Amino acid sequence: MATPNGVPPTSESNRIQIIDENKTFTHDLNGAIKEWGLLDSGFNYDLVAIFGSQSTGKSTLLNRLFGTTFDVMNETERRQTTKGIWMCGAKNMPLMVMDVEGTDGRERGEDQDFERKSALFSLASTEVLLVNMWEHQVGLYHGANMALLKTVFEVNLQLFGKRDATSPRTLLLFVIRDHVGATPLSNLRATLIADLSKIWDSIAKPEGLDHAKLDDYFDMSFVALAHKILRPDQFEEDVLKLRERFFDRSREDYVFKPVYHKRIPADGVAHYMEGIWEQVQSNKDLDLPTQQELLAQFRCDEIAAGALEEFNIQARSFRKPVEGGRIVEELGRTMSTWKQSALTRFDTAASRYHKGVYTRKRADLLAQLNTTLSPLFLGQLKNLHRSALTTFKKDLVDGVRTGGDYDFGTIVQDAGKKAEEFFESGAREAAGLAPLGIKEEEGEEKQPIDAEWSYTDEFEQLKHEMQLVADQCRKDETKKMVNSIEKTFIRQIAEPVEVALSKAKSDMWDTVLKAFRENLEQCEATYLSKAKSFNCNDEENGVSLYIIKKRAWVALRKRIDELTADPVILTKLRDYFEERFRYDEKGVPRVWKPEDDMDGSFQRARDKTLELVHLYAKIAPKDSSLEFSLPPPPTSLPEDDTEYDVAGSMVVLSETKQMDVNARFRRDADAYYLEAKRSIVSSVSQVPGWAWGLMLILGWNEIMTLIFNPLYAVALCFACGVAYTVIQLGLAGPIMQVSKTVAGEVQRQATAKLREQFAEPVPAPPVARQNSTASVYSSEPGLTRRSTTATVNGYSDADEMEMKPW
Ligand SMILES: Nc1nc2c(ncn2[C@@H]2O[C@H](COP(=O)(O)OP(=O)(O)OP(=O)(O)O)[C@@H](O)[C@H]2O)c(=O)[nH]1
Repeated sequence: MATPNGVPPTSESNRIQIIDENKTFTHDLNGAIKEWGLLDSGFNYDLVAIFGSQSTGKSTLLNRLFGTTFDVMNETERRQTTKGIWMCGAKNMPLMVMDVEGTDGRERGEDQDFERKSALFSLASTEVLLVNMWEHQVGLYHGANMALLKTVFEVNLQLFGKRDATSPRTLLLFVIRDHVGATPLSNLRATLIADLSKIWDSIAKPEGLDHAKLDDYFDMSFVALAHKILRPDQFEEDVLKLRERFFDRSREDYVFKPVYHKRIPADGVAHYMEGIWEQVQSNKDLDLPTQQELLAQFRCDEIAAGALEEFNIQARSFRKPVEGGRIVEELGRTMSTWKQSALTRFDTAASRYHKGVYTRKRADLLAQLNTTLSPLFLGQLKNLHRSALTTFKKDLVDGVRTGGDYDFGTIVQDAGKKAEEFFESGAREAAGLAPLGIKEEEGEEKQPIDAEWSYTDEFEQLKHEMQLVADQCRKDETKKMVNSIEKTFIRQIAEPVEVALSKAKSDMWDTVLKAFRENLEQCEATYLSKAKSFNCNDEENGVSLYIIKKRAWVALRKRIDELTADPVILTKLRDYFEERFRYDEKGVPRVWKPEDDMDGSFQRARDKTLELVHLYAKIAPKDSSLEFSLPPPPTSLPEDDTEYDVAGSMVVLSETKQMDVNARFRRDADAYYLEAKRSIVSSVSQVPGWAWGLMLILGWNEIMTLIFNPLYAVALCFACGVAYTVIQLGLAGPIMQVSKTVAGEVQRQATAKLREQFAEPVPAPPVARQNSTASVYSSEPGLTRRSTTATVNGYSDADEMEMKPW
């Protein structure tokens, strides 16, 4: 069954002495309220207190009305049972009930102090004050109740003197006990009202409240209960009827009207009452608004601390991954949820307190929440930044690595767009903003987690760094392109230069430089067409073209150096000389005859050849427009591409080198000359005619003998036939060679035999020195080879060949 205020019914609950006989306030009230199930009921609870003389059945009435468990006096003892102020949760009602120590208490004597304080305390917190009195006390102006009521009125003025329309009122519910019935309740009511008016008039009112009326502060209600002992059934019936007024909201005489509520949230009741009691105890002026503000501050702090504690635990769980460089998925949504739940928790409990304090404390809490979340947001931005930059770099590298005819500008643009989108969408999510490209419906605009959070700086930084990376990549790629162009140039220039230099003509350098220029122009065109896609600026293009030009020239010079190296140029000179000295104009080899002008030919060929050395010595085109020159180096030229001495590079062979080449060539030419000379001598060294005549005269007899002796004649004819056949078959040479070899072998064999016969005994070889000396003797007789400086490791600095005499 639900209670009238919708709060779950409570079971039988324990009472608690909130102020003991020593006037000390308890610390356990909050726990008790929690135990009664009312701590979270906000304003959905009521508070009632009962006042009255001692032992007038107050506790008995409360227990019957609300199911509380206050102590009831044993009828036989007749002594005070309630000391101080007790409180208990009502059964099945969201109600806290206070049982206040009876006035005119016998034990307390004339001490009116506690009465006043308890009245102040009760008026400050309760909605309804039950004033319990015996019927026979009504009309007794000087009775204890009247004194009590006077006190109540006085302290009420103190508390709520200056009031406005919103100021709370209090219901004074007079419960007249042991109503016999002789005097109707209406009469009793009139008597009481008259007495109360008298009391009200009699009290000293603060300044400005002279005309204040009792009705301005209090509503009054009267109820009579039958005698409990004499008419127990009626008593029970009356109690049940009275109970209905506390329970049934639909009744017109329902006691807990909202206007009576003191607007203290249930979870602040304990602290509020303690504060009130402290003020009352120390006899300080009880300023309820200040008390309520103090309470609000205290409670708002407490509630905020509770909300923050849970929030911090949640936030801490994400700190490590974010600090560790991880991009946390849906961080913004999660942070929003944490923040919202902390605020909801705070709002739910704290909004019931003083509005000004609540608003202030909410702003404080919000700042604290944002301060806690801010490092996570910034950390996430950093991680997004790092990741976006890495992706950008990777995309650039992958894009250019694919090779082929890629467009660098497009690669940079695509990679940049992707990285920026990645960062911005992540950053917006982290800030709690709507994703990119999604239009927020009007009225449903997504609120950022903190309006002051911004990702713009980080975004700008990222864009700047991406630009740097792109620039660096472009420089690297440009370098690679320049290197590749240089390689192509080297490949292409090699052959034309070789062909041109092999034909040592006077326009040789023009041919070389023309080929150079054509290839260079081609390279420059290739660079410029590629550079367009690189978005290179004019300055960068200037640097690259300068480098290409310079490297092309260096490559050409290197090739020229290769083709004019000593052995190569000497070969060229020899070939050139030979062509002119050993061959005639038709290219037929010359056979020098004594009558030929060999010396003249030699000199001409040699001088012509020596002229070539001058030709090769310097790159000097006939057409001066072909001359190479480098523009002034650009200011932003990299350090590794230092200046180059173009003028100096025109010299191919230095003076010294030329002299050296000349000398070496002259020696070669002289050798050719001598060889040619020898060939003339050998062609003219024949047997003179007179020798032939002498030989004929002296050998006439032998000739005749040969001719006229048939045997000799046949042998001669045979020999002539063989010789003729051999010559015809071209076997003369091989036969001569075989004969020479046979003769040589015979001679060698004979020599060996003779050596064996006449050779002296060979002395015994010296004892081999341990591992340090190695002697090798030739197996050939008579020839020994001795190592004179053999070393430990077997190498010999000088070997000496020695011929043994035989
Ligand atoms: N005549 C009469 N006696 C009652 C009535 N209600 C309670 N009593 C008796 O009065 C005595 C005191 O009752 P309590 O309920 O303890 O009275 P109290 O006002 O709470 O007493 P203190 O807390 O000591 O001030 C008990 O013996 C009750 O039985 C009543 O309506 N009429």
